[in-house]
Amino acid sequence: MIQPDFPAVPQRLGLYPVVDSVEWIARLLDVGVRTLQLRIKDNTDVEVEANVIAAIALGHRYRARLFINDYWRLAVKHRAYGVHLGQEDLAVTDLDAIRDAGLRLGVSTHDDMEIDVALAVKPSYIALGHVFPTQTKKMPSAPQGLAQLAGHITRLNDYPTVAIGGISLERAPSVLATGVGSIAVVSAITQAPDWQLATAQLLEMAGAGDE
Ligand SMILES: Cc1ncc(COP(=O)(O)OP(=O)(O)O)c(N)n1
Ligand SMILES: Cc1ncsc1CCOP(=O)(O)O
Ligand SMILES: [Mg+2]
Repeated sequence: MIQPDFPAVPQRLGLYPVVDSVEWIARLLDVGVRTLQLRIKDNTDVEVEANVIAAIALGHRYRARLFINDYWRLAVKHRAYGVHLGQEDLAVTDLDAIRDAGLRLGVSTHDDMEIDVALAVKPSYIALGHVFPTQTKKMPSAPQGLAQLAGHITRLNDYPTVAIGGISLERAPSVLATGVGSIAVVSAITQAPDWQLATAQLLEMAGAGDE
């Protein structure tokens, strides 16, 4: 079995909100979330650096697992817990710099071929998506659905995994039933009529992650 070649994350990362502001990071840490991601799209490093610094400081203060999406140089520079990268990022990223700095790495995948590519990198976790239709991000592929997700979980055996895409409160139990270690959500929290209630319910189902 392939083992991660980046620093380990817990097998079960639990509830994993993906949010676009430091304000959301602060709110979610305050209600007990311990795995989360800052995902700010399409800015320069200079434009996002202050937000990345603030998010990382909050992550350290709460001893949380804060991943930075895309801005890996800033994540390394300011010592984030980890970085999340897409497939297209892998070829243009200094993966050794991330590993040597001791940061964890998560990699997106959408099918078996992309899982092959991810496994070659041996990241800390592998993200599998999108499971259901999503309004949050324009996806070039079709949703993979629960059966395919379950197949990937079986293939990946005890590799840490994260499911993402269209995971609502109602759908979360069936996703967790595949054995995936974590559910990453955007709109289930940020578009919820009562985000605190939604977060509490998702935490109850998925947990905050193993220590
Ligand atoms: C946990 C998690 N899984 C997948 C993604 C998507 O990442 P990526 O493919 O890099 O696409 P963008 O988020 O950058 O649009 C993610 N961010 N987090
Ligand atoms: C960033 C990302 N990558 C794959 S699906 C997705 C968005 C998930 O958002 P939501 O939980 O609102 O469907
Ligand atoms: Mg990305």
